[in-house]
Amino acid sequence: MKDKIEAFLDLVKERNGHEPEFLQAVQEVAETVIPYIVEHDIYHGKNILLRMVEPERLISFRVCWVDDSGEIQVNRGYRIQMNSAIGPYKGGLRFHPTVNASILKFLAFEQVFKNALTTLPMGGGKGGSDFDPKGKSDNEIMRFCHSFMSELSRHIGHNTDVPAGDIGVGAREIGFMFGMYKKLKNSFTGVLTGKGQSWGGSLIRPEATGYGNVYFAENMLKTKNDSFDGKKVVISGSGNVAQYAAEKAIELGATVLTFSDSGGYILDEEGIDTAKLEFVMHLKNDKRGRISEYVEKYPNAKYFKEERPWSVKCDIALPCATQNELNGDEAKQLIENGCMCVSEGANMPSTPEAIHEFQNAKILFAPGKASNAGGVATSGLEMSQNSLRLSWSRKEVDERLKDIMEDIHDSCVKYGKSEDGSIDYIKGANIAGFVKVADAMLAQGVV
Ligand SMILES: NC(=O)C1=CN([C@@H]2O[C@H](COP(=O)(O)OP(=O)(O)OC[C@H]3O[C@@H](n4cnc5c(N)ncnc54)[C@H](O)[C@@H]3O)[C@@H](O)[C@H]2O)C=CC1
Ligand SMILES: O=C(O)CCC(=O)C(=O)O
Repeated sequence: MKDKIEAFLDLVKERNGHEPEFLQAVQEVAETVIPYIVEHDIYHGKNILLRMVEPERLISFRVCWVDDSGEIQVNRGYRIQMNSAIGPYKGGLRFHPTVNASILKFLAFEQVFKNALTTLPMGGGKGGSDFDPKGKSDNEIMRFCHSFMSELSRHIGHNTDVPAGDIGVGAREIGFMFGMYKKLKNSFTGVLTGKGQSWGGSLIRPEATGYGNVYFAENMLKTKNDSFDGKKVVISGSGNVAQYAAEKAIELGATVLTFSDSGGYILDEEGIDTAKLEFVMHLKNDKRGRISEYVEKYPNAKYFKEERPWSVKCDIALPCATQNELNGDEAKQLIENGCMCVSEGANMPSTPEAIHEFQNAKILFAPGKASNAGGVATSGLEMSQNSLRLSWSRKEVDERLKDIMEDIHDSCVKYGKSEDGSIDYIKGANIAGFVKVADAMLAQGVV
């Protein structure tokens, strides 16, 4: 088996050797899916996984825009259309200076499995730009978004490819991009999700990734007859996913201790309650400030510059910032400190070494492609509402989200339960996602 996996990874490396994040994501899938393929005749001799690691289309384009001082800036834009076997490409846009083809290909690859897990008919894609929104004025953001969409609009459509937000892309950016798409096409369609309430957005979409992550963790805890009530929770990030994971954890009776950003983390031993969370939301979403400002408002809290929060003693850890933000040593420390559950809100936040530690210690561990799927699932619900020209109530969307997270958990259990009763959520998520996409690819032939 090891030989088969290595031979496959060597082939992928030959073509993508300079893309470490993409290779990391492929390796994790190959290690769990290839043994499954070997055991199931219908997938033999079809090179399905080899087809799945090759994007159906990779678009890269120039984005020119004029900054506030009148200077012309040039960025690079991308859209990776990874797999459309089960539906239109679907996945977020990331604006961050680190964006490159490797990062977007890993995200697009993960998205294919994640979207399949949601039970909704969505293929996988991802896109973005190396544009850095930090420190830019609203007008600069608008000019960039308009320029970006003037090219992206040729490649997307409500039945072809439906982007949404990711790091650096929230309601403001979606609005600017939607406005330009509508003008260029002279058509009001659900081409983006994460839209505002009055122009086709879905209730609960802003909350969905963070809430969904907590719902998934709740399902994991239930397998141990446990819950969030009374637990200490450490969260990284302080953006969309982190904020709403915190909101739901607090609602379920947990004490949230930390938030972070790329500058460092804050620790509030007294707990971040809803009033403090409201301050963080205003700080991050409106003022676009740094998390260090939290300690100016709440002086009993501490700020740790250029550090990550994983040394803080907790029961549950929710990494909600970015990829590879939790390494092997930090995983060991979490385990030593008694952490019993890690549920990824971000995409691939744990390094392979960290995952190895969690699996060896047999603590509850959920990979992002399962636990953060609530965001894209609710995007799928936004697409349904757009098609029906209807808006569902907050309660209705939230209930559907809860059901979907439970279904995803069930799929992970179905394909990931070991003989000793423990659940390998990575194996479960990868195989469940693979089976759905692979069956569609088999039915559609070699295209
Ligand atoms: N927004 C969504 O619906 C979904 C987001 N995700 C993933 O969740 C993660 C967070 O995304 P959002 O909250 O949407 O983005 P966001 O832009 O709202 O927030 C990102 C957060 O991560 C922090 N961050 C970025 N780089 C960092 C670094 N190097 N070190 C420490 N902190 C860093 C930022 O300071 C910010 O707090 C990403 O991995 C994203 O791919 C996954 C599923 C859906
Ligand atoms: O809602 C969406 O389409 C995208 C969400 C996303 O980018 C993700 O799941 O990583």
